[in-house]
Amino acid sequence: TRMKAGLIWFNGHMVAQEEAKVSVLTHALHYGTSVFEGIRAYETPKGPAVFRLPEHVERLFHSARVMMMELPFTPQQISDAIVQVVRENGYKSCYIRPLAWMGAGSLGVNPLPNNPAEVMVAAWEWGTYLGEEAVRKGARLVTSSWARFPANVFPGKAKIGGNYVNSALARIEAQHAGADEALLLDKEGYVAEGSGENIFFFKGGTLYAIEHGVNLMGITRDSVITIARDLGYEVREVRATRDQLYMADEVFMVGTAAEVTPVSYLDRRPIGSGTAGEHTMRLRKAYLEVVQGHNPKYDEWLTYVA
Ligand SMILES: Cc1[nH+]cc(COP(=O)(O)O)c(CN[C@@H](CCC(=O)O)C(=O)O)c1O
Repeated sequence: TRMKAGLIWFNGHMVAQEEAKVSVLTHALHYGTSVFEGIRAYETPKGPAVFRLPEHVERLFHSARVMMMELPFTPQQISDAIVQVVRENGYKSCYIRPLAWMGAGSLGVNPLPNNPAEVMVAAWEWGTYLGEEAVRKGARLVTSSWARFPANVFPGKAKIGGNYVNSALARIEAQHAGADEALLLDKEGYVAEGSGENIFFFKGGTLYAIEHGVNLMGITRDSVITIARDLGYEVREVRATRDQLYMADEVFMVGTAAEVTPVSYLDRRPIGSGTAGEHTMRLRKAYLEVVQGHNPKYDEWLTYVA
């Protein structure tokens, strides 16, 4: 099934998906030397709105800095491109993928002669990341045999294409184990994150967020901590072990694509009663109300497209 991305912003111009092509000699295709973002726009009573656009654009430029990649556009131009892609495709809600990559200048491993990078922004309608079933009944996770890379191996605070081979391997392994998603530990065996999500757990009424460690500093994680505190939950940022998750009352994972997804099983052990947790589903509902513009308290997180 071909993806339907419609019109794509490609190095400054809107082009049809079929025309948005690169050479097979593109450096990033060979070496993973790209940076990207995952952003969502949601339908709201005042039209489509991009969620926490400035934070995502800032992280894109930070990722590029880590990769020594000079983006030939300003943050404002990238922000405008993101809004334009949503508007010109007429999406009510969609998933937005800005990508910058080292082009086809030369194929030595050192990408620097390839600067400046090329940039595109595509968007497509994407439903529930792990499927409705995983939300309703809770996702089933397995701990991956692939550890999350240490910070001196790959820069996990940047969204760099090559980093996601680690996530892809973990995801493939989880699928073959009949699970919905993989949990990755860090090299010392502490809980790191999912292949594309940050992890939370409830224990005794307190909400625990896994501290940043080697993980991506998730924007959804930040949003959920703020919303949870506003709902009156005590939230602590901790280092946790796999068996603490086994003993948790509830576990869930968050990300732009995953939103707030409950976890009902980890390594074939039920979490709590083995169903989607009650506080988790309350947080999921609150999060979706925020992103869909039903909670005016968080209006500054929304960038309206119309
Ligand atoms: C490794 C990782 N950890 C945490 C997160 C959550 O970050 P944030 O989106 O800022 O809350 C993501 C986003 N994963 C993106 C890519 C998913 C994909 O399949 O690609 C996403 O959720 O858009 C990660 O890739």
